[in-house]
Amino acid sequence: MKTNKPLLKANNVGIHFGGLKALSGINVELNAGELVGLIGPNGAGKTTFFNLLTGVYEPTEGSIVLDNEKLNGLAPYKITRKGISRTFQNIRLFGELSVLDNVKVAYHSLARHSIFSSIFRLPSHFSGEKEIEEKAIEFLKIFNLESFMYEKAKNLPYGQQRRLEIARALAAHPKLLLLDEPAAGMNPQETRELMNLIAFIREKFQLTILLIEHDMSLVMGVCERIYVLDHGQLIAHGTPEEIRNNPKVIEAYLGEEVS
Ligand SMILES: Nc1ncnc2c1ncn2[C@@H]1O[C@H](COP(=O)(O)OP(=O)(O)OP(=O)(O)O)[C@@H](O)[C@H]1O
Repeated sequence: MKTNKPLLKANNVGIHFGGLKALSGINVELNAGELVGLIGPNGAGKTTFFNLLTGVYEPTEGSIVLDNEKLNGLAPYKITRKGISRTFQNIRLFGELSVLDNVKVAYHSLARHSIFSSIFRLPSHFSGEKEIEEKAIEFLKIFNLESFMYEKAKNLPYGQQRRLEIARALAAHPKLLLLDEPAAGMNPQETRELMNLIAFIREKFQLTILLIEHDMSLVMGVCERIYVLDHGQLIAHGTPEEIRNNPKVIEAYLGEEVS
């Protein structure tokens, strides 16, 4: 459910790589439960922003705050534990592992049973394993992937690999889910189904979602608000209607489809 409670604040965030200012002066606020789009032409800095939010890069200026806690400088796995999960533009599954194990891996990163109990195979290890497996299967059901659970991830068709990546990200119990072009490479039918699924999981898991997507009809159709990046700067922010009619956005996308 959409709220006015701030979950994430990026305050004046920037990063440079040597002489290249990939992002500067970025102010983004996400309220709990919102589904927000992040768009912009190629090379605008969208994935770099995700890399900042997830600790892959540390901002060279500004601060990133999740639930009143500053994230700057935290390692990616710590940020995952604080509640930010993501998917990648190029799918990054463990191809040789089963579909089920791909989701279980995400649970293991949060599991309550200790390494000690795992090494010595204590009862708590087995009950922990069983619980993880049951939860992982629940997720696979939501994503219609349970009939493939023993298949190697690399053997799934492309659209299902994308869905599995989202399932795995969700298994880490995020408050904020970052989706980097989740519909890339999907056909129109798969894209429509994916959008319905994203809307569904947002409601079911009370998630906040930030979505990078090149398919404008998709972004305009599902997002409540949209931020637009161009050349490392935010050039616009507003409702889909406001963004569609914003002259700066139209100029940035000159030659590309905006509606
Ligand atoms: N590690 C890095 N070292 C140097 N430059 C980088 C690095 N990461 C990103 N950049 C640069 O930052 C800029 C923004 O790249 P980014 O991948 O974030 O854009 P994008 O909006 O996600 O593009 P696309 O839509 O094509 O995926 C580009 O000029 C890119 O070359």
